[in-house]
Amino acid sequence: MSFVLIDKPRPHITLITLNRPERMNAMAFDVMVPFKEALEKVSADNGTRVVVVTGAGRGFCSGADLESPGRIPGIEGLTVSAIALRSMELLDDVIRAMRRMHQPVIGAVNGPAIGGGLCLALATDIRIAAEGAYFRAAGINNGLTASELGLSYLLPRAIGSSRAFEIMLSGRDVDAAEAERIGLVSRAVPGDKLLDECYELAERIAAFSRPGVELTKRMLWSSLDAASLTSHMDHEGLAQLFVRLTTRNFEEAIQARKENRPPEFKD
Ligand SMILES: C/C=C/C(=O)SCCNC(=O)CCNC(=O)[C@H](O)C(C)(C)COP(=O)(O)OP(=O)(O)OC[C@H]1O[C@@H](n2cnc3c(N)ncnc32)[C@H](O)[C@@H]1OP(=O)(O)O
Repeated sequence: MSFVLIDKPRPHITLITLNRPERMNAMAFDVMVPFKEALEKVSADNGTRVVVVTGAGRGFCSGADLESPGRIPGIEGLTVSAIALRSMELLDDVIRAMRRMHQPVIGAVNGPAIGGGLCLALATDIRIAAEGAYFRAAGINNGLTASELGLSYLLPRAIGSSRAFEIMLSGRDVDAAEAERIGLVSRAVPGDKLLDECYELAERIAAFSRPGVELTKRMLWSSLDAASLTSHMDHEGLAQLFVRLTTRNFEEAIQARKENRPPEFKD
């Protein structure tokens, strides 16, 4: 059985599913290694314009595997501390791989997203949750820090500092309705409609200019690291110029407007 599934449910859209439902898709290394490979493979696939990431069964991802963490290839003979470092690096690499994907990534949060699972959800570009999903910064509940895999960087930026402090220090559950209210997810929808909602959004995005979409994603992520508005606007300006000069999409948008039809972006 494969711990990670890759499907093409609709043209231009790839669905990546964490597939260890009996463990609520915990982040065992034998799940995370193929997951990282899947992210890199799909990122390089020119036929994919939007990616949807979800979990099989009742859970999205239950964080670190507390039962059987599995083995990382190539750790034989390493010391315990070196193995601990490799483990951390692997999980960091998964978050980085998601962040670096060319295509926008929609997180279809079908169920609990706990600990590292919350971090995975936050590393997606857009999140839509099933009404029964919930989130917990569970590092703190497990006697660790809740600040892992970028969570203490991304969560305050997503929902504001005060709420992030409260959620990360209390280790409480945030249900889907609250997640929608505070902006942790874009919306909460009935579980049986989750994937269709994600695909509809994905299709809308896939119809736009590919470099326009990819550079918008890149600029949004880069805004989180920007030193100043002025330097960020310089980057934005260059990105806009790049799309304007290397595609015919803007001309097509103008022409379509004149002809009162939807534009058809070919570049
Ligand atoms: C760097 C990253 C750090 C971290 O991620 S720290 C956080 C680590 N994760 C956790 O603390 C979460 C632990 N799990 C839970 O709190 C709960 O579970 C859930 C909220 C995810 C789901 O609760 P419910 O719906 O009641 O299901 P269930 O009966 O508890 O779980 C179903 C089966 O899934 C296994 N399972 C759940 N989470 C994990 C996990 N993280 N690692 C390994 N197995 C897990 C259980 O044991 C059980 O299995 P069986 O049916 O054999 O009893």
